[in-house]
Amino acid sequence: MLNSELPLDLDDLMTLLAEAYDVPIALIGIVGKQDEVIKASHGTDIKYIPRENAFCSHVVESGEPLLISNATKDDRFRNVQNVVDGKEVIFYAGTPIHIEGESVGAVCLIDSQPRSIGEKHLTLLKRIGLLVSKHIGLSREHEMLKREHGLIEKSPIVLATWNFDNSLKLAYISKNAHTVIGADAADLLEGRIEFTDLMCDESDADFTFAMQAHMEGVETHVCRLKMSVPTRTIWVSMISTASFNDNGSLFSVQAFLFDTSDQKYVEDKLNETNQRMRLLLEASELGTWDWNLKADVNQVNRRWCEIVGIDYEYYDTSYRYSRQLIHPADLVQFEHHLDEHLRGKTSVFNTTFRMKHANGNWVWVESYGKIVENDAMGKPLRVAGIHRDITGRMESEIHERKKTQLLQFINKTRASYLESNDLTRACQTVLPELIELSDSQFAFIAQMQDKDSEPKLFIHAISDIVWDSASFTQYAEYKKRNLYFTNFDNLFGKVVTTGEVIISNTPKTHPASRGTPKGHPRINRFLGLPIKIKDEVVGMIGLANKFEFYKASDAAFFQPFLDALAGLFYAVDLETARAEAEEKLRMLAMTDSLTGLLNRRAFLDECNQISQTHQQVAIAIMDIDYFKSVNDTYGHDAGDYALKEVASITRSFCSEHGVVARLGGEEFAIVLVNKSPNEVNSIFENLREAINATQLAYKNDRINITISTGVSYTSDCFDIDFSTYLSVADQALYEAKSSGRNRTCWQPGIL
Ligand SMILES: Nc1nc2c(ncn2[C@@H]2O[C@H](COP(=O)(O)OP(=O)(O)OP(=O)(O)O)[C@@H](O)[C@H]2O)c(=O)[nH]1
Repeated sequence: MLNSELPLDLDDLMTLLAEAYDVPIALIGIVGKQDEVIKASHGTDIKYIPRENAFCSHVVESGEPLLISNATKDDRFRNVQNVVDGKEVIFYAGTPIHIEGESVGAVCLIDSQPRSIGEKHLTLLKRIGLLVSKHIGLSREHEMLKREHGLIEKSPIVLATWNFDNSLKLAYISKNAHTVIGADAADLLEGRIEFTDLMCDESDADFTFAMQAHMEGVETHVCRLKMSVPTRTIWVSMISTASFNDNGSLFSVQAFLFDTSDQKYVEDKLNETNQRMRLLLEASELGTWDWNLKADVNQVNRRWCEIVGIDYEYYDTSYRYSRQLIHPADLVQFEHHLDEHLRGKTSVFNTTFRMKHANGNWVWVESYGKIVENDAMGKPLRVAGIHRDITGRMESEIHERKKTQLLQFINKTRASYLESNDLTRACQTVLPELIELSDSQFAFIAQMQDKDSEPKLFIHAISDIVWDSASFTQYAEYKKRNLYFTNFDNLFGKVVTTGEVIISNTPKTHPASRGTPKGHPRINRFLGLPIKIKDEVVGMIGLANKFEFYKASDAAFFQPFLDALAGLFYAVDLETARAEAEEKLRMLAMTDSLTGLLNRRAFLDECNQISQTHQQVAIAIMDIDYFKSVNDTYGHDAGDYALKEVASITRSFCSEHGVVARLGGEEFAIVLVNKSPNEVNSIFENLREAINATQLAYKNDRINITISTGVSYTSDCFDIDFSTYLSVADQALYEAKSSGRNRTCWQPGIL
């Protein structure tokens, strides 16, 4: 710039200098690499001097004034060919020009005659050199400022300066104010328009605040001002910097102002869109999440927090925090889906899972997300998505599914019972499914028994919980179908004593809780369900350790199963009672009511069955001797008593070897199997002697009786006609009677 473009306009000064020093030439030269450029001159029109010929270059190189009175006599310059305007330079007096501390040229006086110059004049020349240096410096600065201002005036940025003197007064504003903020710079500077008049009301305070801040010592301030230009309203960004006096007081404020209406419009639109988006998200009840993997910051919106009942202000943004809210049973699946998406295997992340609500319940959440930012290597940096609370939908779906499962379960229980006719087995078969269906860990199904005497719960089915030898023994009893609970002063006891559903999600604090025996697995939650027929408790189901809380709705859900069990209990009781009655009738029909022995019909049935086998068989008829006289002497009741006693003694001798029956009156029939004739004979003889030896005590009477027996025999009873053998035995009995009684007579040819 110094070399070429900077006009110095100092020719007049050079004329003045030439006249004052009475020399023909005075000039200012700036020394470049190749040439010296003459920037101002008197007495010459030359514009360039090659550097090697320029004395000024010596001034520049030394940075000191140079005085050559007669070059032809000066050893340093004698041989220097230096000519200006065709005349040889004989006299030269030059002083350096310094710009920013650097010597760049010289102010010099030239003559083609030898001359001398006094010290005083040389000092004056030096001072002139200093003034020229200063002038050039200022000109240069001025030129630069002019260029800058020129640039600014063509730019969309307005430059304004306010000077402070008690108050801030606009001292400068670039001319482009007209095009940028719609006000003429001259009008503003001359006070016809106040700068603040351009401001819309809502920005007045912002502008005042900015200026106030500078007055209070703030160096830089940025604000955005709404301004009215003749045709429209614009948004102007203002960056202002303050300069201060040495004492710290404000000197001036300079500001750049530029129209950022377009940017503001885009921002407003974006905000509007964001706002609309936010409203939409709020209306759609969607939670949003935006997870920065690298920083491990998961930003969520208020709705996200609401879904899990967390206070938005206290939300922890780490992934670990969100992860710990996920239901353990759903976590594996959740992380699998996330991993698949992060590894690029799926285009979106979409899954459903349960999250723990602050109130302790679980909420079903559908999460839909996508990678929104990758690093240069393609590794995911951010994943963002939405959460939707689908608890209502999931619960009704699960409820429906469980209802169907429950119906199948009830049918299975019934079918299992009908198939095996064994209620305990049916209960044991369905117990694992009951545990699964109720999301529990342990369960038992029990039925009340001995309702009239000591109540106790018979355990049809129970989870296998064994932790010590006592519980091992108890479980072994259960396996033998012999396990009963008799102590009802506890949680499950409350179910059978009150007939009410007992829900306890913190069992130790329940008033009925008596804790669990030492070593028993922890019972966290308990649900006791009574099985009732009308209002009578006939059994119960105990469930324990559901992962979630047991609720009244669980009890309601299982009611159909409880009713089904009640029906089965009832059916089993009915069936047992019917079978018992039938057995009683059968026994009645088969037995002689006085003695309890088989009656004639039952005896013949037994004989028929025996005749289906190959065995040795003795058939005997036994009769009490002179029984009529017992009746006649001691009374009919005494006779009855005698009959019972004889029956009892006979049973004790013969039952284990065969069949004893009363055929009628005082006549008995006996069949002994698999005995030889001698063995049979000894049994009957022993019996006879025993009765003979017995004195029956009836009231005050002592009664002696004897018996007679007739015996028939066959070594193979298969397919025999028993009545024939009875007739033969009867003949033998006749023999015994007629030969004196109190004896045993045999079919001829056997013994
Ligand atoms: N107390 C009682 N007597 C019965 C019962 N059934 C039959 N009798 C009696 O048994 C007696 C049978 O007597 P008899 O058939 O004359 O024979 P007996 O007196 O035993 O004489 P022998 O058989 O010849 O030794 C009759 O008096 C019947 O009334 C009964 O159930 N209870």
